[in-house]
Amino acid sequence: MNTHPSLPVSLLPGGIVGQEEELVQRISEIYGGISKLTCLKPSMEVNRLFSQLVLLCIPPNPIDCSKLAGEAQAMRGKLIRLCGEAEGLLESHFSSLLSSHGIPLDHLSLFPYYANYVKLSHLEFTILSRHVDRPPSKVAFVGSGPLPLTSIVLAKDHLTAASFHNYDIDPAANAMAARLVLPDPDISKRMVFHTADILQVTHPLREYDVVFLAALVGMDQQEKERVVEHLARYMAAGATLMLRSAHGARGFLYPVVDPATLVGFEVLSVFHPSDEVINSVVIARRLPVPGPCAGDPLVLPTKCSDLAPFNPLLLNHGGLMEELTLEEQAS
Ligand SMILES: C[S@+](CC[C@H](N)C(=O)[O-])C[C@H]1O[C@@H](n2cnc3c(N)ncnc32)[C@H](O)[C@@H]1O
Repeated sequence: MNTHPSLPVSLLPGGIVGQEEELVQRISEIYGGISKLTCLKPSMEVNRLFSQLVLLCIPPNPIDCSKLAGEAQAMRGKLIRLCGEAEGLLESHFSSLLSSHGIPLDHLSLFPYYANYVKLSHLEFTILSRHVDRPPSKVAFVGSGPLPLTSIVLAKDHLTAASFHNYDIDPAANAMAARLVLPDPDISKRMVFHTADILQVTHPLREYDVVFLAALVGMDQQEKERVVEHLARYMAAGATLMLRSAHGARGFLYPVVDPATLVGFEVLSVFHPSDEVINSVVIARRLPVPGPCAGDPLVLPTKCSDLAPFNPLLLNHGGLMEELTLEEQAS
């Protein structure tokens, strides 16, 4: 109860500001421990520190990470990069482990976060299904990594006839990922791996009905905006972009995508899970004519400016942006 009627609740000790300060303090302590580690490969200590961090960031919290000041914002940026590095190393470790099994895809549940990927992929498929009127046949996943679980789960369980083009800048990640799917005749036939920085991929992007963008491609707002602008330039009009973002304290783990910055796209829906699925999901549709970006007018290459006159993916949508939490969605 507010016993100081002259002060708004948020400024009282223990109010929202107090809660935020305490959270940032506790995260800084864990960051201190993580930044002292000499190696982020899976180990007892690495697992202990990152598990503590994740448990701290998962509960709903009113904090808006994009508004953090100076030192806290800088710490958050470094933490996201460390989380990304640790996630890549964890995925590489389990990708190699799984490849030592005859049919790796039969043992995916060995990966400790497999259940989260299953839930996230199901969530993305459900959101996608609400906004397109027929299943996509050609999908791109940008930032697929050594353990391309999203593509695998989508291909096995949801988009069972689609082909998946996985892009990663790291040739070693792609080699591991390709080895993983090779023994599965159906999945290996429908999975292609491209080694490229997505910023260097141009006209092939026009072929995809849906482009998924991994949370860790574009580690800060500026980098993310550069990637989104590039996708807007080359994706087909009417094609769908699925982005991963983060909400509340989860913004200490992954970059936050501000829907207002998605120039060239119509944002259709933003969904913030409140369970153990960490990433928020943003679905957007590539507009027929991308809008200009601040300071850099978006000029479409000639090949992209003869826009598809009809795209069935454009049907069936109100274009209304909704921002829902899991509770709101369920009610
Ligand atoms: C480790 S995560 C993998 C995501 C996860 N496996 C999934 O299915 O959601 C991010 C990956 O993005 C890749 N990446 C980062 N920037 C990229 C870029 N500009 N172009 C292509 N891949 C990129 C990294 O090499 C890394 O393997």
